[in-house]
Amino acid sequence: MQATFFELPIVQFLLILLIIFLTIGLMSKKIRTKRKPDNSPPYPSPPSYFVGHLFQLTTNCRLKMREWRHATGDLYSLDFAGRHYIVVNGYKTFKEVFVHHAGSVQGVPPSFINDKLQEHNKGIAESNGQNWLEQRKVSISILRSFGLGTNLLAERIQNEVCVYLDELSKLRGAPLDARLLTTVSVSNIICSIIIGRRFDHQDPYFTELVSNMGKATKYFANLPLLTLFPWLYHIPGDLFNARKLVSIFKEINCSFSLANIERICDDDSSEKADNFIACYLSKMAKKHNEGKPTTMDKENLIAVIRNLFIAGTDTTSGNILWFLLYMLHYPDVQEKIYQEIVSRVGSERQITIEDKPNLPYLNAVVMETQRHACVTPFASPRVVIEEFTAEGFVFPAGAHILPNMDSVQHDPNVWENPGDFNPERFLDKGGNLIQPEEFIPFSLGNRVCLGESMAKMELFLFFSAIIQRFQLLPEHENRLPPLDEIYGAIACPQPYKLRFIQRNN
Ligand code: HEM
Repeated sequence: MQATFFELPIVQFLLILLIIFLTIGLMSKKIRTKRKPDNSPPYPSPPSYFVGHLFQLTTNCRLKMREWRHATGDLYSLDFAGRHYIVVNGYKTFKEVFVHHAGSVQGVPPSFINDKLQEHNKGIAESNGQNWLEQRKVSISILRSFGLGTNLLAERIQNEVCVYLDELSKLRGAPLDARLLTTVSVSNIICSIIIGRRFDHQDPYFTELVSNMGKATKYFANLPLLTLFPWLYHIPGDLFNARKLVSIFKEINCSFSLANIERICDDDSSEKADNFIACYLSKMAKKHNEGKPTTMDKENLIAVIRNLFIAGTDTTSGNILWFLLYMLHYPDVQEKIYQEIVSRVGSERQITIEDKPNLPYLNAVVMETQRHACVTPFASPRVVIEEFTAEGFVFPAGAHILPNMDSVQHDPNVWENPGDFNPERFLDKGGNLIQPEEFIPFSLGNRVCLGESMAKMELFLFFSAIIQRFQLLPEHENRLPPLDEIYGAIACPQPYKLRFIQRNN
């Protein structure tokens, strides 16, 4: 039997690919010379034939982009296979583009995933226009009714923190890679709001779902490439993890979102209303009954649940994992946090959200962890809806924008020695917390993170409770795990183990 194109052995396949690239490349001289308008931001280096700057981006995107910004300025253009991207760097330029021109850049481009899920303009993070506006507004209003930004939510988080600490205590100081435990805990918080229930740390269904989600955020690194070349999906051996990525998203849609929507629809009990899904369904029914125009429907609900579940998990747990790692590297910082807790709260009673203003050093560590780790090196890519000019450059309609968060969090013009982990940068001489306006880990503008207040509570309550109860030590004395990251949609530390030693033993 003859092999089809997609069944060829990998070497042959790659050779054919190379020939196709070269042929198109030679034919595309014209495309190369006229890829972006002259008055839009300059290229940092000449784009290569056909692929543009695609292969000039090394595996460490952050470093390459820092280099390009240094050489070119806060706004530069890139060409990815003929598609024009503008990279936005630095706080001042972020504000100019995402606040002053918010309306022109609030669109997000459709991605390869939406195509494969056959989900067009659904949910929050991947939708546009009236659909995005309504889904975002409804979601925020429901989350508020569950205490977003209030003590009600803090109590929910605290309960989960207690379970987390008890699980850590059970280890009796044995080394642990805390990734799964942390991610399940954080995920349980948003999960308890969305579906009205939490899962046990040993639950096989939930632990698998959460680990798969972690894999998806890693595979996400290939999303821009897959969106440019959707046919990579068919490459034998799933070289770009495209099929795995799609199947994880389908699994979340099906076994989590849809299954829980159906369960809640069938549930007649009084507990029914105590979750996000039930509130959404009731608001949706009300709109339909009143004959009001609405984008609220089941497909949107499925996508919204996925957005909240994914966006609300690895971002927060990634920050906690970085915090644990920094505490191993900077034991003096760890000790200082502990001493502050002992003197202002004590070591017996549980720390609550009301203690937040009395623990400035801990707050500074939370902020420095977010700044230094910068778990979202890029905010959501945008597409220019309407042409505008910023900082003397034209942003043509249809151009794509990459908001480079790393350039803000690690800007040497704002932060002294940005590569150093130094919580004191967020304290004044009197030890009071300061809030530099350039500190924007949740981005800014119309699409600013909608879970900001929830995430801030989570980070404060997890960090404080961990240090109050445990001393953190590396797995091996005198051998620290590296501060290297796994690059993906969320930058998490490489796997490492540490020991949680119960204090006051
Ligand atoms: C430390 C934790 C978190 C960080 C660092 C973070 C960061 C971000 C960033 C940078 C964006 C992109 C904003 C933009 O494109 O301008 C974003 C969007 C988003 N975040 Fe978060 N986030 C965190 C936690 C959460 C939580 C807990 C939730 C859920 C309750 C959440 C839900 C969302 C959603 C739904 C969006 C899309 C907003 C839109 O497109 O309108 N995030 N987040």
